[in-house]
Amino acid sequence: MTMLLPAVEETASIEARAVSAWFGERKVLDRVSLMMPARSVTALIGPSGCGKSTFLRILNRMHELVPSATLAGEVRLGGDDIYDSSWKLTDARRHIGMVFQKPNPFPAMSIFDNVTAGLKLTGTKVRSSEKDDLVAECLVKAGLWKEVRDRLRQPGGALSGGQQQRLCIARALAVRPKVLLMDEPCSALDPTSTRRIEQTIEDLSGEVTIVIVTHNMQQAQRVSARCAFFLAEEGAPGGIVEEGPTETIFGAPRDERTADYVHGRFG
Ligand SMILES: Nc1ncnc2c1ncn2[C@@H]1O[C@H](COP(=O)(O)OP(=O)(O)OP(=O)(O)O)[C@@H](O)[C@H]1O
Repeated sequence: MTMLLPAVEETASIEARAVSAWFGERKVLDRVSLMMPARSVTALIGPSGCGKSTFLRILNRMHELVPSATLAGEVRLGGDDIYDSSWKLTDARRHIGMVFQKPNPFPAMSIFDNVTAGLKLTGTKVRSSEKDDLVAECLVKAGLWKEVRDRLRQPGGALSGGQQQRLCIARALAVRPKVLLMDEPCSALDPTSTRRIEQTIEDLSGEVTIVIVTHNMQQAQRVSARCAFFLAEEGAPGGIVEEGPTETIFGAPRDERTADYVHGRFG
């Protein structure tokens, strides 16, 4: 099989610099800065409503799709500001993929076509002769190949929830993103499927930069190298209280609020 996904050196870090966000008049994030290093997993943790999903959506320009939504600050992919006028929305989407809470394959489309679905949307050109290899490679990387290799023409909707989520990961990988954003990717899945996705995340982490929102503290510990703890104090916008190596955030956090949260005392 020809290797078609990006070589390691083509991947990149993603960095938020003083990012603030509003829905209408309401400020929900205040000057959040975070470096998410290349080829590793960063977990965003914190109680409900503190702005983790909003922050994640800002990282691939999805926030601006909400009519009342505005933002300030910079997001840098490698050295490039993805909000610069020279960047098109489709550039951001191609380089920075997203996997959502609920698996969202195209149910009537075949497994094969689901994997290639993003190519056209993002203007990624792949020769027809290379498509078979690309599909196989993405399914291997998403940990789904062995289960579907003999039924690539069957509909995506016929797969189990966990398989559908891995299909969505394969679809996201097909456009060769540098970064993969995951918004609670296991929250709709059973423990076995969750473990399978976690394994996939681990396998991918050496080649794609991953940022994952999770409410599951064990999961954050299992999959991430670094963690950022978000919090919105009452009536105030969300921000990062503390970030650093996952071991430190869980084992020796500096801030009492971080310790309380990771030990399940609130949230
Ligand atoms: N489309 C929207 N319109 C208006 N307000 C919104 C919208 N989306 C989110 N918000 C508000 O922005 C704040 C941050 O929400 P966000 O979903 O980013 O938090 P979160 O930390 O991801 O929460 P959860 O863990 O529950 O998913 C919340 O107060 C929420 O009510």
